[in-house]
Amino acid sequence: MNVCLSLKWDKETDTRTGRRVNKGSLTNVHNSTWNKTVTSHTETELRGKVVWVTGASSGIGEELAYQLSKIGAFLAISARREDELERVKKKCLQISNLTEKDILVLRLDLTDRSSHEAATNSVIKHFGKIDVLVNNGGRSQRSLFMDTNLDVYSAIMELNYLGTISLTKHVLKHMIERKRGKIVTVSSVMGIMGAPLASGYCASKHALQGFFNSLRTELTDYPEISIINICPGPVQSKIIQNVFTENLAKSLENSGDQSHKMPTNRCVRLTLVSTANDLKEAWISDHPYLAVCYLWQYAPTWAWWLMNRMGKRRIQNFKSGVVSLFLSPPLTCVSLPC
Ligand SMILES: NC(=O)c1ccc[n+]([C@@H]2O[C@H](COP(=O)([O-])OP(=O)(O)OC[C@H]3O[C@@H](n4cnc5c(N)ncnc54)[C@H](O)[C@@H]3O)[C@@H](O)[C@H]2O)c1
Repeated sequence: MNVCLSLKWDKETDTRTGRRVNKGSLTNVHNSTWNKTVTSHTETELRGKVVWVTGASSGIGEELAYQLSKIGAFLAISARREDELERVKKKCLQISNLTEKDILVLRLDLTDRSSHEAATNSVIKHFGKIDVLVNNGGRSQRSLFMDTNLDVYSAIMELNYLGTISLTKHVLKHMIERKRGKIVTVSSVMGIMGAPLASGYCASKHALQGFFNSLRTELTDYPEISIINICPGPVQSKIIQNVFTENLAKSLENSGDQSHKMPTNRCVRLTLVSTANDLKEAWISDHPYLAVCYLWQYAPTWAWWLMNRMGKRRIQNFKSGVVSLFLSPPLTCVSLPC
């Protein structure tokens, strides 16, 4: 059973009203040490560390590169498009005190597993070590199971799950030799709950959750190696533009409005604080999505009832060409039990 030992609400000053507000982001900590102060370290603990970020060409990964460079971490940034990574590197150099050699641009296709060992060796050769691997690269899905080609399910698992654990295997070998390191995996709240139109994506994130929760139990002889699962709710990024649909050749026509989602920089900052504090699992989300995570975790019967109601509307919207999140605020206000 998961025990929620510590809940930390972040208060921030709302730039529009000037009031101190609860931003609704909460770190849900599953931790074995009852009296540990869960967020005693700030993200600046990562200064001087060698951090390898996959999927660094856009969204959460790109913002991770910016915040880490400002902190003073040495960076390896990976994705498939080298020109985009060079753009990210250029901006990192502009906003930080890092120099050219402190940021390694390394082209990497997570689905090309045969390249992962050589890529890992390149990072080690350049920096001499890897302190933190951030498994961030991945794609989501928008399609109904019955309309979706099985090739899509295979591709999602190949990228989000097998690609991630393949790279982890090579990096972990190096961390085990050093007896230290952090493996941070950007999972999702979809690794905790289920949702219509995303069955393959949810399956891949559930697979990651199960995998890393199990891997952690195999590493008890290495207390300085941390396995950290980050579960964001909706965050502003290019995730919708890049989603898998019912067949591999088709992309989504309408990526919809993102303004209701958590700003990327906030999600990344909470991810880095979670990393600095070795949190085993962090749920990073605004309400009402966060409340639904709690229902899934602690009152699944209510969660299923709620999801059935909301899922129906989400499927209707999808069929009529509207990209919607599975929770629209008015519905949540009336539906969510307090
Ligand atoms: N944005 C959200 O709402 C949200 C919520 C929960 C979890 N996540 C997770 O966050 C991670 C980052 O997504 P994002 O929201 O920034 O989306 P994004 O589409 O902006 O970024 C995804 C990154 O992954 C890279 N990528 C895709 N396929 C790849 C491949 N084959 N090899 C290497 N890199 C590849 C892309 O190039 C890009 O850099 C993903 O794992 C996603 O599942 C996102």
